[in-house]
Amino acid sequence: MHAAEKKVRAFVRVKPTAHFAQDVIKFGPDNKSIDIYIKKDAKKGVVNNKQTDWSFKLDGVLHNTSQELTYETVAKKLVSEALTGYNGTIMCYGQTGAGKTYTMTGATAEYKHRGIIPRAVQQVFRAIACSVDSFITVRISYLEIYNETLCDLLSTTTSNDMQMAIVDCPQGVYVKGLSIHSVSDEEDALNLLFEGETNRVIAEHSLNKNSSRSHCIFTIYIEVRSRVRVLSDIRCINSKINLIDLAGSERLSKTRSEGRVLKEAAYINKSLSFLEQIIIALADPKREHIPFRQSKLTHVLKDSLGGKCNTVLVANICGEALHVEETLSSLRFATRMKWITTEPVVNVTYDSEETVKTLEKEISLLKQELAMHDSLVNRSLVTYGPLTDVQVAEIKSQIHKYLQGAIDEIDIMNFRQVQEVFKQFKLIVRQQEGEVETRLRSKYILIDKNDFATIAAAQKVMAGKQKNTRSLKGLFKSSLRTDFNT
Ligand SMILES: Nc1ncnc2c1ncn2[C@@H]1O[C@H](COP(=O)(O)OP(=O)(O)OP(=O)(O)O)[C@@H](O)[C@H]1O
Repeated sequence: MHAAEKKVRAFVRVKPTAHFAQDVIKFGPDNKSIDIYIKKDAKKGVVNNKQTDWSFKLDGVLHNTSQELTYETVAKKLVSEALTGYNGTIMCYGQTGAGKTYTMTGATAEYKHRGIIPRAVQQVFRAIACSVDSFITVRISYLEIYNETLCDLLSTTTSNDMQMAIVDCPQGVYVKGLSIHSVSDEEDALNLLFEGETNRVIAEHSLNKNSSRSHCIFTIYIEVRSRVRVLSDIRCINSKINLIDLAGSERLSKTRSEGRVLKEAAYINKSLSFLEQIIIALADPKREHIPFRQSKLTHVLKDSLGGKCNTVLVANICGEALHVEETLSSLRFATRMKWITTEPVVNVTYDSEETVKTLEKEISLLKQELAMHDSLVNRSLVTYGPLTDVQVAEIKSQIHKYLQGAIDEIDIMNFRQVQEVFKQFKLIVRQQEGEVETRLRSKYILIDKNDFATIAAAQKVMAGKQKNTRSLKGLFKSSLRTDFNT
């Protein structure tokens, strides 16, 4: 596996029950494997080919695990990596009543029962309190997807006129029209979580919908602006943590539903089966096209599933024999998630607008400091703006006089003049080089000393010429001798 590649991590969390099916569900000693045994169906006779045993290996089994340990195991690392620029997604999957909301949001009765969302918010703000070399800003959004309709749980407008839409852009996917709220501390963020939950319940009554039949995505957006500059640019890290409470995954046949409930179940089944298709496609390295747009849920999660993001799945199961089919289906889903390979990347940008502003401020300060230095040494006539054409012409003339020996020094008042002097020298040197080359070319054929083929050819010609000269000389000598003899 490539060094930066990671696998999606998948955990199973078992809801505590007094009727735990210990003959059916067995946990391995490594705390990572889980086996399911189903007794053979006696009605189907002696020949019964139905599989009865299954083994699953995940990243951890959370059985009788506190909320705190669940957070440490599932979320802590992902949240701390989000603070360094990696997007993260934690998703709870499972049948209705299996403990998804308990895991994600928690119970309000006791502080220690708070779930992943409030603990993640706390971790982020604790990190902000400890950070000395960066400004961190946090924003929150809370989206609900109910029957393929997007709903802003933190909307500040009373009417739902604002059409929401999922938009793909080079930076990733975002929901147009979804309100995103700045929060300055943990309390602010938790108030928004509470507000979202309340709006969900209100909508449940007023719009006659069942809130546990919707998918909910609580997103924490983190922006970290470094106070330390990298090559004069302001380093800016943007990441988001998606905390997703999926709708219950039970089968339609089991719900024996009709009317509104049937419609809800059909939408959920459709979106969860699309989610499963996406996961299978993502796990296949040969697949070129991943059909994210098939449902609102998969589209909105396009940049949060696999790909460049840290992804963790919690499969919530009920430990009772009655729910074993749902438990099996959740464990299969979790195993598939584990097949996906991701390559998380840091979302870093360099804020050029902010950089320009900071540099302008610095230039202005330096100018003021320079003016102060000049006034201290009575150099009030010195200017620091760009040189005028007349000033450039003056420098040029001084250099020519200097080269001819007419003057011994060139007047220098400021740094721009020094630069102009060097520039003029360079131009003169280039001009002279050109003239020398033209003169040489008019007399000689210039050959590149590394062009061995041309050199060899020229040497051959030269050797031929020398030979001719020698034979001419010989002829000349013999003719002289002849002349002399005659
Ligand atoms: N690990 C757990 N420890 C204690 N209580 C739990 C645990 N998991 C779930 N519960 C309790 O079980 C009940 C159902 O849980 P929860 O509402 O979280 O299920 P869910 O999967 O979110 O259901 P839905 O799909 O309807 O939203 C709640 O009263 C919750 O407090």
